[in-house]
Amino acid sequence: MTSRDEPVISIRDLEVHFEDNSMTSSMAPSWLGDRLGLTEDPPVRAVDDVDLDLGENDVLALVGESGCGKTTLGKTMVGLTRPTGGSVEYRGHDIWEVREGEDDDITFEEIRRSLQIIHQDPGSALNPYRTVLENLAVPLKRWHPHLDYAQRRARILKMLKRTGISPPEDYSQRYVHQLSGGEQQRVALIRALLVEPEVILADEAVSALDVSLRIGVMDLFLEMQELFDTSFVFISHDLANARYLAGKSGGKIAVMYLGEVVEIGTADEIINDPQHPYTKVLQWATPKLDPEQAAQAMRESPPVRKIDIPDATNPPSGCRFHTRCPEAREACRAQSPDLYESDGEEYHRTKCFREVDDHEYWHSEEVTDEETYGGTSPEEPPNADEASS
Ligand SMILES: Nc1ncnc2c1ncn2[C@@H]1O[C@H](COP(=O)(O)OP(=O)(O)OP(=O)(O)O)[C@@H](O)[C@H]1O
Repeated sequence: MTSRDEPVISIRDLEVHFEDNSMTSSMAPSWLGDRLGLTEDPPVRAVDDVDLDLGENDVLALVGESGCGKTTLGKTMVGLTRPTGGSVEYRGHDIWEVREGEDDDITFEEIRRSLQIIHQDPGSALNPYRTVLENLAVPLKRWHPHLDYAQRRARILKMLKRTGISPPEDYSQRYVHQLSGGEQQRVALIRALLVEPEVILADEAVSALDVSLRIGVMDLFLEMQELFDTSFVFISHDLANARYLAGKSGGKIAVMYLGEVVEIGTADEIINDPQHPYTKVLQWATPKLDPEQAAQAMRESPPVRKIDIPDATNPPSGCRFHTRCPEAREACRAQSPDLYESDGEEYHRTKCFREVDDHEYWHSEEVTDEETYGGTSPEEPPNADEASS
């Protein structure tokens, strides 16, 4: 269920850039780098210009190609990665101000407890030398120190049973490596839920699972989401998973491209009425279950001008998708679009000039492949500022 209450997490003008030292060291010796002004490598612009709210009981699926910034955005939302610009608030408190002691109405520990993460590899959160019971006792000991051994065990067995791990007594004594991938993911989910968080970030949590197991684990996540009133942020490169998760829960899908959210809306809006040309590419690339549709998709060429994704250290000017977009015009090279509301749709927003009926886009020239190169337009050479400084 999507709630309209005050957001649990609120993100404004978010920017996360990483210093990237790989280029200077690998491409030029330092003295040459100095002479050429290359010592300062351009940062990787992992996330730029993102505004998002996550409410209570909300489900948000972040989707996009590998490297588009999903994990960075997710980790920044739960206070694990520090933004280089903009703000991330938990219930009105700037997470990093709290961490730095500039806001003592709440502790950073409380925030970290409320915002949990489940990784693609569930084993990474579990100690292989401990049994399931011992692993799951760790968060209980930390956050509920008053519980004795019997009470902890009873809670853990109850959760194992609830999540379909049966017989729980038997499983509680197994070591992590004795569990299947699906069982490990269930244990990782229990570990996160035992902390009683408000938000769980599940980063590609079902990607490594066999396709036949995925639906079961996704259903379990949604069941637990409802049972515990927890908000979920699901990260997936697969639009089909995002559709399933957001569609079943009444949540939203945010489509990311080169560090930006380019379209956001309900599952129905994104799947049945995609507006951004990039969302249409993702949809084209999503395997079709219907054989007729699958055969049709195979006959169609991808709705992009170029397959290659630009470098995140040097994203294209204007709309970042313009170098690949079949609808690109001159206006797209010069200006960056806002996230415009789609007519008559509740949540739907699209970062594309085509949403604005009277935008100058409609009167500007089409962009052709000869006019674009690399990640930058010819009029604006890459990193002109850095090169001249
Ligand atoms: N700690 C880091 N230092 C430097 N660059 C980073 C760091 N973390 C991520 N990046 C870069 O930031 C960009 C976004 O990465 P991110 O992992 O957030 O994308 P993603 O969409 O989650 O990709 P994937 O699905 O492959 O995990 C990539 O270019 C990545 O190489």
